Amino acid sequence: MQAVHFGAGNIGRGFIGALLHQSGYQTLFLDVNDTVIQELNQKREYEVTLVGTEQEIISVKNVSGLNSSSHPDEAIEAISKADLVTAAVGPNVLAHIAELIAEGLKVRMRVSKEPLNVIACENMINGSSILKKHVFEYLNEEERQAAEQSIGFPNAAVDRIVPDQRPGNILGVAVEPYYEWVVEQTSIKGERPEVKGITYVDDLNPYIERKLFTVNTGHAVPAYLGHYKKYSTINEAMGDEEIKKVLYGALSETGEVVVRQHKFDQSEHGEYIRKIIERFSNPYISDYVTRVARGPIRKLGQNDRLIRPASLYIQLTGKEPVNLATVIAGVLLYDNEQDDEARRLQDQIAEKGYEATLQSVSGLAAGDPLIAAVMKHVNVMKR
Ligand SMILES: NC(=O)c1ccc[n+]([C@@H]2O[C@H](COP(=O)([O-])OP(=O)(O)OC[C@H]3O[C@@H](n4cnc5c(N)ncnc54)[C@H](O)[C@@H]3O)[C@@H](O)[C@H]2O)c1
Ligand SMILES: O=P(O)(O)OC[C@@H](O)[C@@H](O)[C@H](O)[C@H](O)CO
Repeated sequence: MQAVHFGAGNIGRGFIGALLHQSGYQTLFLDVNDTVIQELNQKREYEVTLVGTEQEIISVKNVSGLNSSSHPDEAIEAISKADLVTAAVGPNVLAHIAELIAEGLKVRMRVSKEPLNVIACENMINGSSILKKHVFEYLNEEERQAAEQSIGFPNAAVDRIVPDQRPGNILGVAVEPYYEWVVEQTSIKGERPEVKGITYVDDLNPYIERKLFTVNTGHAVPAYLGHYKKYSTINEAMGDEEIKKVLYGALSETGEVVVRQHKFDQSEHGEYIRKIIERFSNPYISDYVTRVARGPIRKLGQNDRLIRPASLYIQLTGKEPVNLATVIAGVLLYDNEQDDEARRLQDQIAEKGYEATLQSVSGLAAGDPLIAAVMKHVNVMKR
């Protein structure tokens, strides 16, 4: 079985690639990073090290790479013949891989009606559906109708902390042992892909919201407040009692939303939170706050990990999400020259101020109570 995976980065190699290999797939990684591609083609294998109290090494074999930017024709051919297509490139990159996928599907659909599933494994709600929308922009009406019959874009939630790797180690990845990959089976075309570790569900929404609004909202707390307090790793920030207090508070606010919206059992959700906090404190993982804080404009998006649960919290409880508002203030104060979105955010703030910037990046209406709640913390924190 042949899988084509877009993005030979942290999660691509450290999670998706490893499970595909363990499930018997040969994986072709499509990426734009020549160094990684060359190394993949030279070595044809790499190691994933699970780091916890005990270490385990997984050898990931039957892998190769292709620079999809400089070799689009080969990428299209590979997509046209694939048994499964996956992607972990970042939410903002999905639009840029859509044309290649569309061209691959056109070639495929000309010769066969064999079903294919395309799974976006990104930290976002409806990632595969959004990718489908971008792909369909490159298809004509007839091709769209054919794709509706045979090409599935099941949404997915993926969870494993994969930090940036040490310089010099091009392919090897150190990851936490924990993982979760949940895929929406109702959108699958043909047989469900046999991938070890995938949990199939009918409705993904509860799972992606629980993951994004617990793991990723929680992670944002030591990231942004950690950077604000000049810590460099998540681990260091987790040792700060003030940060921990906001973390517990934020997860209690999102917990109220997730449990009420999706009817999760309260005590099971408490256990889910406890486990996540333990994962953030894994002393064997060194994860920089700048990785977890990357892309602050995306993270202030209307449907992302902070604004959506904070808005729902206000709607559902009528209370102010004090802790989420603190973290959102931390995002607005996130100043990192190395991060393109952080620079753009700070430029916007310099031009039009915190309040107008928050409103424009989050899509919140003027006068939304969340804006006032956040501004209280911005005013205290910026002093
Ligand atoms: N790292 C984690 O802990 C983790 C966990 C769960 C989900 N995710 C999600 O997975 C996605 C990827 O995250 P990551 O941490 O692996 O990032 P990463 O930066 O390590 O990997 C992204 C890869 O995509 C490649 N890429 C960029 N543009 C491309 C293009 N046009 N075509 C093909 N490849 C391209 C990059 O070169 C890079 O190798 C994100 O949506 C992230 O939120 C990450
Ligand atoms: O990948 P991002 O930028 O959406 O979020 C940063 C981290 O919170 C994220 O990568 C987590 O490590 C991951 O989602 C854990 O499953």
